[in-house]
Amino acid sequence: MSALLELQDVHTAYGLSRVLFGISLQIGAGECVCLLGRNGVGKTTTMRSIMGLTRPSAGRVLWKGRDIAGWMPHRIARAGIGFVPEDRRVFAELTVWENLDVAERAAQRRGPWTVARVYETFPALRDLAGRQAGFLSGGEQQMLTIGRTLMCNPELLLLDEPSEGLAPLVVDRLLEQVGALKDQGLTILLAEQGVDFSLRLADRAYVLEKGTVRHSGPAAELRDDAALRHRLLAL
Ligand SMILES: Nc1ncnc2c1ncn2[C@@H]1O[C@H](COP(=O)(O)OP(=O)(O)OP(=O)(O)O)[C@@H](O)[C@H]1O
Repeated sequence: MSALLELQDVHTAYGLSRVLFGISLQIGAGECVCLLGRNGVGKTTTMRSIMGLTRPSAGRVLWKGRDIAGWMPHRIARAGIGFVPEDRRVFAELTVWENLDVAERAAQRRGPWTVARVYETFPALRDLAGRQAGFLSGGEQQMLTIGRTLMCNPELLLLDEPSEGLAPLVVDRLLEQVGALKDQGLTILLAEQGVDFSLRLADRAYVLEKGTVRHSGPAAELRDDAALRHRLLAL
């Protein structure tokens, strides 16, 4: 497999507090890969290291073979990586349509995504077009945040805890929608504590433990083997 993204021995710290101790992983074009592991093992920090939001202290982040470690986040976004953070950033005072329109105008990378296409993917957003984003439910805000990120036409989408805090039915719908993005050819890296969500969607999984990769393999293996899941994730 020739990797679209490859992390080679990435170390990252917040000041003196070391969090990642040599993460290596690969994501091929069109794959959906998930990062699993308990609270605080370094899933978000791995994504921040990829996106340039926290600069790795050592190691390489290869995007299409080019080392982007140390690049500024906007340059990484322009290169084709989109990040949907855990805290669902929307402009609360703006309507759904305005949020998407602003993102479309600001997009520094041209491609197929338009407001209309976001509405096709997330029909609920079309119905809510005139609603102020601050009044949306958690699931609707999650769709809007993903939609805003898609406006920059990423080739790789980093999704941090997309199902967190959402009701089961909303999670099921989100799963279908993210699955549809995958079917359209988007490459996805997912960080989740919701193992069920990740394993239904992902092709491959990496299990992190204390800033290292404890296990990597097909998602189906973890899905089908309860004993392995229990051993790695205590579930
Ligand atoms: N800005 C920060 N400054 C200092 N320490 C941080 C910072 N952000 C995260 N950490 C610490 O880094 C460790 C890894 O956090 P990280 O958020 O990457 O884990 P995670 O696996 O994504 O967990 P979660 O699901 O809670 O987000 C934790 O011990 C956390 O307290």
